[in-house]
Amino acid sequence: MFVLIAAAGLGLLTLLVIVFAPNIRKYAAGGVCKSAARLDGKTVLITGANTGIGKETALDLAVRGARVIMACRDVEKGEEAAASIRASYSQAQVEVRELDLADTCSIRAFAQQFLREVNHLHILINNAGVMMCPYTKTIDGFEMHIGVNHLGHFLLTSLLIGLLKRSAPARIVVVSSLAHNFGWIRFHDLHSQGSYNSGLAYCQSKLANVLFARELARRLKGTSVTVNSVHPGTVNSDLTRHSTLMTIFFTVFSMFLKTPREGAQTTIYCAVAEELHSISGKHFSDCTPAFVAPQGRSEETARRLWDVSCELLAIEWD
Ligand SMILES: NC(=O)C1=CN([C@@H]2O[C@H](COP(=O)(O)OP(=O)(O)OC[C@H]3O[C@@H](n4cnc5c(N)ncnc54)[C@H](OP(=O)(O)O)[C@@H]3O)[C@@H](O)[C@H]2O)C=CC1
Ligand SMILES: CC1=C(/C=C/C(C)=C/C=C/C(C)=C/C=O)C(C)(C)CCC1
Repeated sequence: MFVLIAAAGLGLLTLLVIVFAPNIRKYAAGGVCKSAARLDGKTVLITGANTGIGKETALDLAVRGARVIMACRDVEKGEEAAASIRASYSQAQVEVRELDLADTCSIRAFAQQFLREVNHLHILINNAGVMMCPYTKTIDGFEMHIGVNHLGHFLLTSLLIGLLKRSAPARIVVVSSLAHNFGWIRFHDLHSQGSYNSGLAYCQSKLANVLFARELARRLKGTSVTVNSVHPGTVNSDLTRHSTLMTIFFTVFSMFLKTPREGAQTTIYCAVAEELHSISGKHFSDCTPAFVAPQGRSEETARRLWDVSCELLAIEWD
């Protein structure tokens, strides 16, 4: 009897999903960037642009006329992505440069060459990220999530901030996540040496993204360089590659998830929307202002994280 009821319930649910498929898709797609802003003559740098949200962001901004520099750790993958962008839009000005955010030497070498060869930077998009990888350390000994998602981007931004200021008005977009809500900055064990949970390590790094954007915005007041963080939505991308369970879940429920193109909308919105020209230090989702968890609003935590980041990277940045 129970099996019959369960089967009938499942059948009904499947039928409802099929009938309401277009509505479900429309809801899942979320907000769209409606700005028609052009970026002719502007230079954009996007990290992790060879796939997922980063690649779609690169395509959109290239279509708007920008010169888009795709910073990728695997140049071959980057060139393939650039070729597919050129195939979609023949006039796309896209270039690939090597950047491994898990290696401060690579970040420094990238920035050095960038500053030598590129005269302006109007939009920096800190998009690259790793999620739920097994316990690994970056070349410099940082836990991979905090190392790549936060510290790598922190160093990169510090090295390019002068150029951004000279190119102002300029914008920085930090791709964070709703996952920041479940994160805490564990100052006593930032690199999870005591205990490691890959999900919590990801959440910590995404909280660090929110805190970095807020603290940087505070420090950039009056410079015409703005910085905002975004949650792109739940996006069917390669991000789940380290978790079989998540990959299966994302495949089964793909209809309820955003495509990378849909997931890129809030990043694009923060990068181009005219009405955001002076908005800084805010968090966005679905192209609208979004809730920030209390731990993401703590000025004290933000300042402390800033100092700790400078110390770990052996840099001075005030
Ligand atoms: N997908 C989702 O549901 C959500 C995503 N986000 C955030 O969106 C951002 C983009 O993710 P998404 O497009 O989904 O994921 P993908 O896995 O598709 O893309 C991640 C990108 O980051 C790059 N990357 C990873 N490690 C490094 C490194 N050490 N140096 C340089 N680049 C690196 C990857 O390069 P490679 O291909 O070579 O590995 C890839 O280009 C991330 O910051 C993620 O945290 C936030 C919330 C939800
Ligand atoms: C619960 C639930 C879902 C799962 C959401 C998940 C698993 C979100 C993961 C978010 C990530 C990976 C954020 C990264 O920063 C679906 C499939 C949307 C639809 C049905 C209800």
